[in-house]
Amino acid sequence: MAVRFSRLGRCWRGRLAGPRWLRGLAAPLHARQPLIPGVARGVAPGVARHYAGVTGLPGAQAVMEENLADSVLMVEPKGFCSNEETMQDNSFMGTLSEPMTKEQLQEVVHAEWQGLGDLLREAGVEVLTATAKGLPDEVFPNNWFSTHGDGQLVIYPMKVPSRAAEIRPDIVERVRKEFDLAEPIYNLSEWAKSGVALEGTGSLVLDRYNRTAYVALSKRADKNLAEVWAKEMGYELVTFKAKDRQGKAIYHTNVMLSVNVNFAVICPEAIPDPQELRAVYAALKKSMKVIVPVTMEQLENFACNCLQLRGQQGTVLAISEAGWKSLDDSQRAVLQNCVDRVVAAPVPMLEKLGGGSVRCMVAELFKRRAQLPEKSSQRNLNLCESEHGRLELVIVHEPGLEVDAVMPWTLDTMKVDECFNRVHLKQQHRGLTSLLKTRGAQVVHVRDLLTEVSHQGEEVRKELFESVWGKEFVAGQNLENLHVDQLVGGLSRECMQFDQPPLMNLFFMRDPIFSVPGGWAVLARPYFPIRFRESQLMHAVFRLHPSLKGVKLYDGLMDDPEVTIEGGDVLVADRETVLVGVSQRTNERGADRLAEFLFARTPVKRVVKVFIPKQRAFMHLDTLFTFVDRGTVLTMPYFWSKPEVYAEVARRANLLNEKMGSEQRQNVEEWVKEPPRIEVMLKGNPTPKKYKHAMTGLQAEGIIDKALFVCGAEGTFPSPEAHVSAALTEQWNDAANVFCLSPGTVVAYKWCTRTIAHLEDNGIDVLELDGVELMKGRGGARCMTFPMRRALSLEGV
Ligand SMILES: NC(=[NH2+])NCCC[C@H](N)C(=O)O
Repeated sequence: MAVRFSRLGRCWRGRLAGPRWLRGLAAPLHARQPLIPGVARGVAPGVARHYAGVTGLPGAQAVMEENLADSVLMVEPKGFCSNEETMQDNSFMGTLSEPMTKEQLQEVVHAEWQGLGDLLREAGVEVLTATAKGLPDEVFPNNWFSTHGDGQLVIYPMKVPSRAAEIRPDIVERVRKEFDLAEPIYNLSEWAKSGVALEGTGSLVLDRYNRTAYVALSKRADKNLAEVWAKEMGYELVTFKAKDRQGKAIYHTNVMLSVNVNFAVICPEAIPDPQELRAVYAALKKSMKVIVPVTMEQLENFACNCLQLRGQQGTVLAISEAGWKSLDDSQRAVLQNCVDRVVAAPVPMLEKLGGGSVRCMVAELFKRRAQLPEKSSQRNLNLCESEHGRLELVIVHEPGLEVDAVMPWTLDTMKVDECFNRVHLKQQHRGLTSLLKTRGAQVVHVRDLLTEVSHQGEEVRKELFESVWGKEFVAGQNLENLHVDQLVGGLSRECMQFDQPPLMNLFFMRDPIFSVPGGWAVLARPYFPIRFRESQLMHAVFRLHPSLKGVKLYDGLMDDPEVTIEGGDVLVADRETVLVGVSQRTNERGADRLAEFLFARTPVKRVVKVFIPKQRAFMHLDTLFTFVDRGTVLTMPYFWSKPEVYAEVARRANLLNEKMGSEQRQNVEEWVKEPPRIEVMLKGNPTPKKYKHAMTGLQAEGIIDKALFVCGAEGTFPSPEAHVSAALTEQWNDAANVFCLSPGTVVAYKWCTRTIAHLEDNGIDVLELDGVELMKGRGGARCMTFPMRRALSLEGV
């Protein structure tokens, strides 16, 4: 095959040595008819595709990408004019109404181009620009290349020579380097020679996250080639015919359809075949988009030629001023609700002569998503043998629509104390994940795991739904209409009318499943039925996910109706020692059954039952006792040594309540009667060792050697009661529930200032999390994380 860009040197030449699709597809397709008659197929030297998957977990085959780019490339409009060649099938191109010199036109379009770039930058989008060669349509670079989060850069075949000439190796090289994209480049441009065109994201409107490509077939969007592309890139294809007012094929899909993260703008009138229209709508609905239908007239004003991007302060809708103005108030309101900001840029001359608008002017630039380093991908994914080893892999769930089921009348059921602002809640959760990432941990989202499970095919997808909702229920559903997000968000017909409940507390990932030494993940049997589903969901994820299938999974506790146990009560002190809180949520039988399993199947030799009061504020052991370093814990002052201080504070609170004429009462007796004690169970020894005072016992057993306290060291307040009262307040907002990222480094809520000061005074590095909204759920950083892999500590293993 001819080498087109020889002047560019070895690298480029090598990558363009043959249509790359042949490498991936030649083998399986050999037996079939050539896809495109007249084009010979050959086998080029194979380069294995590396699919990172969205989670980056090894073996996750679904190629996942983010939908939103935070960077775009714009090419200047030097040489811009109405292109005779493209005018043939672009019915949106016009001519100048008044004569203008070349220079005048240049000035006008340059200002429009510059204006769009400035507005996008102002909205926090990174805009890269490139100079032009001087071709008429160069300002529309999205047609000749696309970039993808899995590291792909694709070059497309253009229908007419003046546009094929736009392909710029220097741009490709620059983008590839800056965005860490993979080689070889997937180069389809040679197809143009056979008269086959597929013009980038003009022809392919991509729902990257859901891996669906929408294509209006035209001379610029060849069906066969689109199929080849989809197969190679791992997309599902939705093809249809789109017509303009005159009944002529619309040249590019992105003129009549825009598909974004949460919404789509579509001109239904442009799809005359009702069946095809239905299929497009079904695909959009399946991926939960808000659909904004527009009229043909609005389409002609380029209302569909828009794109959602990610700016620094939130998502941005980039659209032309004409497109935006053509919409009516209600359409605009819906769109404004879907994004954080609208950028409506005036580009009338570019629209008029170019027949394209804002979306065509920006080519999205996606950085390659991080992948697990080769070595760690071969190691056991689940290996968590301490509470403090450097965090390597952690599973979290970013709260989503399930939060909307929390309202004043469901608070108790949902086990939270306040109603949430979902947007703030999500933002704060992102704050947590970015802290984890900056400290080098790989963060995996349950939502992505679910997507990867379901991408394995219909059978697996069905099994996933059946495992959580039951076979019978799923049998009565049209699986096509279900989305994995509903497994967490709940299945509702109407607001607050759920056929399947929302898993409101899933973002407290600690509880439904937990890791124990020896590479085991153990499924919990949560105390409240509302949380039991979470364990079922994680059970399904671990059984069905291609990477997690291999993880040793113990589900024996789930079937014992006498057991309750949650991950918040299970602390792995070291490879041989596990602490289990016997609490409101975990009963003694739960602790005993876990011990049985640990002794029988794992390296654990010692299980310590820690008995704590059964109170909401102390629902799990980790609400009042967490490791901040090897052998160092953060806990409540006087809790273990002088419970009578708590009794006294309770008595005083009761008195105050009484004086105020309120009926609120604390149980004073509880504090005096049951000082926290521990029982140490040793492998092979049926009689546990009992310690009347938990803390003394833990020290005697060599499990902890230092304790730090919520709000400060004991003895630093005017009285123990003053300390306990302040500590109870910070602890209510999860001051004691810190999450250790590595020995001596923890994540804590910023709000808990006195505790943070004390930790820092004692040499602990505290990463502060802004989490006022997260706190309403009654859980802290440890509750929200399910660590799967931590570096092993140097000693003891
Ligand atoms: N490990 C923890 N402490 N988890 C806190 C869970 C909070 C949650 N709202 C519940 O009541 O279940």
